[in-house]
Amino acid sequence: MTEQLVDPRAPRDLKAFIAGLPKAELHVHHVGSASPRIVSELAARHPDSKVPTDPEALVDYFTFTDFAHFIDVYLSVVDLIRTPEDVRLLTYEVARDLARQQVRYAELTITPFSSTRRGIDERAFMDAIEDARKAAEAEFGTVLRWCFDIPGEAGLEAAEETTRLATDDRLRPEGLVSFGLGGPEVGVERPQFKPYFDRAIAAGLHSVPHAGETTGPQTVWDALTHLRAERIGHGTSSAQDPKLLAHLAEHRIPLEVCPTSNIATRAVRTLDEHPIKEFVRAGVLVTVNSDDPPMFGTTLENEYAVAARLLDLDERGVAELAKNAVEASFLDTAGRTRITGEIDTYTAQWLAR
Ligand SMILES: O=C(O)c1cccc(C(=O)CC[C@H]2O[C@@H](n3cnc4c(=O)[nH]cnc43)[C@H](O)[C@@H]2O)c1
Ligand SMILES: [Zn+2]
Repeated sequence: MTEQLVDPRAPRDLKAFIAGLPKAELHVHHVGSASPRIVSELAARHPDSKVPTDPEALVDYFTFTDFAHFIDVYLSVVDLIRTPEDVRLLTYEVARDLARQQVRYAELTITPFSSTRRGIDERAFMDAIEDARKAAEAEFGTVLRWCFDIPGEAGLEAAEETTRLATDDRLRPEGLVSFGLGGPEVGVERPQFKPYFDRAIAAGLHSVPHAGETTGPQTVWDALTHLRAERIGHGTSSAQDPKLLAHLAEHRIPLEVCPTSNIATRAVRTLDEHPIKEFVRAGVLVTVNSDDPPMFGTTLENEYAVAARLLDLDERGVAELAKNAVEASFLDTAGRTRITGEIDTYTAQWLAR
């Protein structure tokens, strides 16, 4: 019997459709997904931190003047994660929040360097994320996979450490599928990371660097050429280069678009100026993602609602966006078929009510 996925009493509007739609999330950061409840719980445990313990005060704390300010605040939250149990709790709660939004599959970007350099034992770190991943899949049905990213601004020492953690067979977690590069882009040239991406790719990992979030289209070209990017994190400035858009479309390199993030970090001035429409018009495979949802006051559901407004989409259009994320994911064929089938069934049932 086909599972009844649509609640027949749900109001017939797009928000309710999005809420129940099975989804995949491809660009969401581990620490950046900590809910206000978890952040305040951790802040209360560590009173030496400047992070507020009152969840309401976090709204102000999470208001950013620019990208550099965002990274400062981000690292203050990283400082709250001090034990393997903190890592496990955070990971498990992030999975719970994703499951509540009908996220069936998520690739979570984790920065192991930030934890190991703060003294968390590397073996205990891997065990904590894997334990949470398995529990989340068993209890919520949400499949989690990892992207380990280099915090580029921390330099080649961070690149070496991240590559070691991602490729050492004794450490590398089962859920690891990809290798990334995050943090500020200004002054952090992509080509210097080529040897590290080469090693990660040789070890079977997919390449998914951030590029073109806070710098121009040349950074995206560099990510494609030097880091052999298979997807681009953000890629916002690609809109400034028609040849680049054509290249992304022709080679079916997806963009991981995170509209609210780009406003919150002031990378883009207003949502109406966001280039997502230009990406779609150029034929680029667009996926919609939440990046650091509580820090940006958003959710994946809200990002779909924003994208639907900017792209003027109805239910079928939103379902196509959800299917783009499945297509762009590193799930195996059986997993993709299963989630795509769920999206189709849900949409057909919704439209037939
Ligand atoms: O951990 C450290 O000690 C450290 C030292 C120097 C620099 C850094 C970083 O730059 C960490 C950046 C951190 O930010 C994460 N992140 C979250 N959201 C985004 C985004 O929208 N764009 C780029 N990076 C983002 C990223 O995963 C890194 O963990 C750290
Ligand atoms: Zn990101």
